[in-house]
Amino acid sequence: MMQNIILKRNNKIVNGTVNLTGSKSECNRALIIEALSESKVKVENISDAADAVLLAGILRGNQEAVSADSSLNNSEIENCKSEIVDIGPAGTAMRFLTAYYAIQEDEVILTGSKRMKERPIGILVDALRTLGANIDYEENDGYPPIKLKGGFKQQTGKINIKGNISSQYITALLLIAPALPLGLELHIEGELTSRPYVEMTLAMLETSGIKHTWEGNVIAISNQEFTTTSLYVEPDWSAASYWYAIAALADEAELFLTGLTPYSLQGDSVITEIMANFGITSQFKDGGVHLKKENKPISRREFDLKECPDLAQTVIVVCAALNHEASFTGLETLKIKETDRILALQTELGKMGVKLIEKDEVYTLDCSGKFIPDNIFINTYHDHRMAMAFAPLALTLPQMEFENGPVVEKSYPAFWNDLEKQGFEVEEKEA
Ligand SMILES: O=C(O)C1=C[C@@H](OP(=O)(O)O)[C@@H](O)[C@H](O)C1
Ligand SMILES: C=C(OP(=O)(O)O)C(=O)O
Repeated sequence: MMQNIILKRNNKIVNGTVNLTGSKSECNRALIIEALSESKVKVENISDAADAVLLAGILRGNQEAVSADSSLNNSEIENCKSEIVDIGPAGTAMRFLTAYYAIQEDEVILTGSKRMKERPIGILVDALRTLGANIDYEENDGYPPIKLKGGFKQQTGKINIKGNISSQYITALLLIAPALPLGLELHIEGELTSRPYVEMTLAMLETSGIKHTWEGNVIAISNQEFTTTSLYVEPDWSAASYWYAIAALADEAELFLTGLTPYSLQGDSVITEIMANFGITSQFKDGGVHLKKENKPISRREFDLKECPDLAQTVIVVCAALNHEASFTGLETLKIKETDRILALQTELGKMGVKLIEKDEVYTLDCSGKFIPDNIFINTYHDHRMAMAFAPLALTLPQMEFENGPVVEKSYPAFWNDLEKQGFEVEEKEA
């Protein structure tokens, strides 16, 4: 039975401390590095995010994660000699495991949720095939499920790869690069999207003893040994963004988010700069960040979110709530994430009369027809960020209902509990 969430907030003063779980991006990279280094590199502060827990289960040999809720039918499973690994909706896990299994001996079928089968993987599979991997598509060319057949024999170290669809393909290749006998020289074609995520990968490899060079559009990593060390997973800045949004929509806000530092590997830490435009100050002390709301006019009208796509929903919803008719660029990759996030935003914002209008890849908010619904129902489209980005609106609306509360588990399982601890009324309702 699906549980919806009814969310209310009867005052607009927010004051408290929040402990966020670890970044799923950092954790999933760390888990792959741990596996490839044969545990010379250890993961510390493993994230509670469902995507990370699942990947940890798969790589550390928890059989429940493997073959769970497979989208193949029973006879297909019985006839199949390969291990079936179902990664559900976890995009990074899908992409990172594709590269990981491509260089392992055993045959594996990698599958995922219905949506995962619509999220493209062809660019990565083509690159891995050029390197020497044996990979077949099980259903549709270019999309999961895929069969990784083992027998990898490296043909070349030089790969060209498009940079504008998903940085996750590039990260996946970089993570296995030190284990490739001929190393890897990656030529990125065209614009690189989500660049901070590639920098995060290289920084975590560096901590694990792996050197690289990055000149122009070429990243090179030679065959190298991992050193014995540990990777500490920092709290999740994308999760922090929802607390910044809450502060921005409150009348008064003082929040302390523990464990966050100004030197994060996560590009989404740019939320401190973005939200400074909305009067939120960020002070790093006492082992975390203190957010404070200062009432001042909003100073920025244009936001380029190409380097922080996971913040797009947060920032767009905040602008809509404040009737701030800003424009946004760098949203191209949003259509292939957990859902088509552009369409989802347009549909859900439309329920309060706000439009998000596209012209030549620039998206502009039109709040002229905005109204305050008595009870807004937010569809979440299997997308954790649809639920979490819209939740701060409870500060500005009488009552909200969210479809499928547990959707938040993908990256931030304690989200609704944390809202409740900070004075929101959170009620579960059977749908
Ligand atoms: O590498 C990562 O950890 C991620 C990269 C980004 O994806 P794209 O590179 O596909 O934009 C981001 O949206 C995703 O949530 C996590
Ligand atoms: C896009 C996301 O995740 P993934 O691609 O890992 O499914 C996300 O968390 O916003």
